[in-house]
Amino acid sequence: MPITGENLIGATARRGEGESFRAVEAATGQSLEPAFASATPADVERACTLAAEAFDTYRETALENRARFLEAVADAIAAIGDELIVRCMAESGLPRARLEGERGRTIGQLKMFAGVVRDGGFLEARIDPAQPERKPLPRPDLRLRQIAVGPVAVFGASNFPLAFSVAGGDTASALAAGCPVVAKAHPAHPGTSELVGRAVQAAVKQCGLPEGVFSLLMDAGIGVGQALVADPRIAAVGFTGSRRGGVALMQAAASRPVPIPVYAEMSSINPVVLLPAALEARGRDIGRAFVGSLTLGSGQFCTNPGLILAVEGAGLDGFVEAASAALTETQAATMLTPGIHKAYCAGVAALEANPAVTTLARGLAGGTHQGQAALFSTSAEAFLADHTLAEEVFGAASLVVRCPDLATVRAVLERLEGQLTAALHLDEADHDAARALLPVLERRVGRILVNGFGTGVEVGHAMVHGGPYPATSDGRTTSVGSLAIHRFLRPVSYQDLPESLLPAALKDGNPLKLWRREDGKAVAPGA
Ligand SMILES: NC(=O)C1=CN([C@@H]2O[C@H](COP(=O)(O)OP(=O)(O)OC[C@H]3O[C@@H](n4cnc5c(N)ncnc54)[C@H](O)[C@@H]3O)[C@@H](O)[C@H]2O)C=CC1
Ligand SMILES: O=C(O)CCC(=O)C(=O)O
Repeated sequence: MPITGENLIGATARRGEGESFRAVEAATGQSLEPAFASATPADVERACTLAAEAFDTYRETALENRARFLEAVADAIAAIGDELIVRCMAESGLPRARLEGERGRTIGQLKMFAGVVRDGGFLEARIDPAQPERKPLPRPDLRLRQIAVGPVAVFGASNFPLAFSVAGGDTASALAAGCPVVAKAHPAHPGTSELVGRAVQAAVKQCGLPEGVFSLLMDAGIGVGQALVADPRIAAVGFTGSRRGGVALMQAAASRPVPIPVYAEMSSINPVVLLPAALEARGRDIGRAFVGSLTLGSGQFCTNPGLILAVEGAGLDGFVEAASAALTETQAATMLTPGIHKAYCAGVAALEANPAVTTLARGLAGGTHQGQAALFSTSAEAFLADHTLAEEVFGAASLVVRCPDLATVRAVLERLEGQLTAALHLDEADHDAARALLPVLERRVGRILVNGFGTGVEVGHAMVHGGPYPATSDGRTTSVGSLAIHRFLRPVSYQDLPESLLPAALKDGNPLKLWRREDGKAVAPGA
């Protein structure tokens, strides 16, 4: 499939007339062909108009047809073949195996949402039958279902150019909910974005859906994203990226005449708590496993373990020794963009220059665009006194905080901002200590895990990839897993509607064969 550098607006491909830009080969900094041209305000207008026109038809597509569409998108992405991987490797610097895995995750995610759509449970159909004889007042017939919120603007993430990008989790969950998507390509991987965008566009056509179900816009800067979020037809936003970018979109959405929700996944340092018995028994093993998680993908995961908390002692010394030894041998790896590499180097330099911080180890030095891993330590006292030590350094850098006792571990956790994950390394003798920390962790994070690290999010029904601000803009939900569909739905009640006007999900006789809640009780289809 040739990459043309065009915007995909509904069924058409149109060359933008805005600022021209090129993808950059992450490893070398060289420009790649072809030139892309940023979308214009008229392109944003057209994409949003088409999305709004498609909305009422698309949101009422039969569940089976919508599920087949999601599967068609998955199949079309698979059918691009190696060209997608090769282009993505060049643009992101990520290795083949990682990107092949990520493509599998992207396809699997779309298929999981196809299953969610077929199941229909997300409609949350509820029926409170009328009680005309009720005294003192009769009860009306009340029926509830969830409907799609409207067209969704999706911002692709730089660090997951497939699974969190044009047809990633935000797009899959929005399409599953019945929302058209206007995607804004990340300028770090426009060619990858176009290839995937053309696959979605082809699936829309193949499934006979209105063309406005999907559009993809290019931009060298931030103007298109700002215009999208401001467009009155856009009803919600999905974003993964920097705290600065996410907060800017939250502010833009909140200052509209009609504010809309922004689901932004932003910064997280993902505390890892090493409890005493586990540290004593296997501190060195944990240290080596930690370095594996820290340096995965050059550390460019929002789930990266950026903070280690433990009580001082021989166990922690063993962890630090083993982790430092493993880190010292870690090859530097190409980072996603020169800008992200520069930001990483600045973050590491700030830690190195901080008098309260000790550099424990550096990985092997690399080329111009490669991130050199780094491990630091500080005292709990210094950490609590300097809020900059709790800021995310996006890349393979982590800070060990030495605590005098478990009460201080708890005090440090209490002071952290919202996080995506927290990991506890524990043995049975640590259970009481862990139990005491759980209420704090539940308040601070979206996912608590034991004897592992948060990198590598499972795509499933019980996953929460979210957390209190600033991990995300809205800690009540998730950007990975089937629960993500609820971000793009809202409930509507139908009171005393005649049967012929009711949506199929709420009709007598349950024609869609849904699980429904009737008079407060869950009722199986056919019961
Ligand atoms: N925690 C995480 O998961 C991630 C954090 N980052 C952090 O973000 C830094 C920059 O990386 P990027 O991927 O470029 O993230 P970014 O947040 O700068 O950009 C992400 C997307 O949002 C758009 N955008 C950014 N600011 C905007 C604004 N004010 N108005 C409208 N659109 C806007 C960009 O054009 C891009 O499409 C990294 O160095 C890292 O610190 C990046 C990726 C993931
Ligand atoms: O760890 C993962 O699999 C996902 C991480 C993520 O969401 C991110 O880095 O943006």
